[in-house]
Amino acid sequence: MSAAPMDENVNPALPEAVRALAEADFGTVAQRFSSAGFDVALPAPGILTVKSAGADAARPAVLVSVGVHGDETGPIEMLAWVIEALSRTPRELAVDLMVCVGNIDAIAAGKRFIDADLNRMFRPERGALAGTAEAARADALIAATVDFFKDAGPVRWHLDLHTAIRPSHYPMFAIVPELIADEPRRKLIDWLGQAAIGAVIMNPKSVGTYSYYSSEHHGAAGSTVELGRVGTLGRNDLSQFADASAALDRLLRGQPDVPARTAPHVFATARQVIKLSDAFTMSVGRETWNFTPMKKGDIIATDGDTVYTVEHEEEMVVFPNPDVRVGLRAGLMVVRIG
Ligand SMILES: O=C(O)CCC(=O)N[C@@H](CCC(=O)O)C(=O)O
Ligand SMILES: [Zn+2]
Repeated sequence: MSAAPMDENVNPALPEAVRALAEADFGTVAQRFSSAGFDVALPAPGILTVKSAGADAARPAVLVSVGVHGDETGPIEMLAWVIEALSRTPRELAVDLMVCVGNIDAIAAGKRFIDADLNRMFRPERGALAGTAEAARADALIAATVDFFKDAGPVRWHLDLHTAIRPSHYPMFAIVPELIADEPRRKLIDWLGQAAIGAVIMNPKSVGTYSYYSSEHHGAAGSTVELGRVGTLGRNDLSQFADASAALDRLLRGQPDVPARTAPHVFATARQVIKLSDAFTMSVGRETWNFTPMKKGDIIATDGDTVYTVEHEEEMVVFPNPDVRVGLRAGLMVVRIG
């Protein structure tokens, strides 16, 4: 997958730091970190690593990814400003850092993806997704991720920053793999609270996402973090990211935590609704807000002989989308546990 130039008509007034990150151009920030004595590398288009010269296992390894879906632009803007500020005082970087701009061509096109959803390809079995433009990109991201974490110490993070398609009763929420060990998971959820994330969904099983991959294969405290809604690059209201941006800045500078305003509500996954065939229909529309409650016995979706029904007294629907490819997740049902 090549790095296509941004369409300047999207927003000609795009600030330089944002344009550079969206175009996966790390030239200026890479130069600043390099001048400060860090080992800086660009292992593939859209990927920057900044490591301390000389291995230091006490140093956390933090991977921050954005733009895995090309139309989810708010986190690109937020991260651009965090990295821009940090690169101006580069010696304050207190972690080994990997910054990853996921689907560069989809960002340029202002689309979620070009051929297929990149965030379903971080698993060995790709089925019909093999051979797509995004499959090659996933391979490049996986190779860089393996390399980044291979000599890392025990403290490993992966924050994969997204935005949701539809409105949400929790505007900011996160999906956290259940397999993360207790202590790093507690620290991650604590950080998510500081970032003003209102809800955390515990996920027991991979659907091929990048953050689950990093947790499962590299022992990272990984999370997909949903920061508001999709928007046009350069036109996002950055005030909504103030707490998330400050929390990320503190993490990268090794600064002390601050108390979260409120701890996130915690949800268990009741079921991942998988689209099994073209006969799949959902009883909730794709415009249904995330965390909309449904009652026991309500039909969520039907797919031939398979009927997905609400089994708990109340379950909430997240990411309802009947338009995904066959074999992929068309929705997530969650129950509140904390
Ligand atoms: O709003 C939507 O329907 C999708 C937003 C989004 O991209 N969410 C991620 C969540 C990944 C995870 O479950 O960890 C995705 O679907 O890839
Ligand atoms: Zn996304």
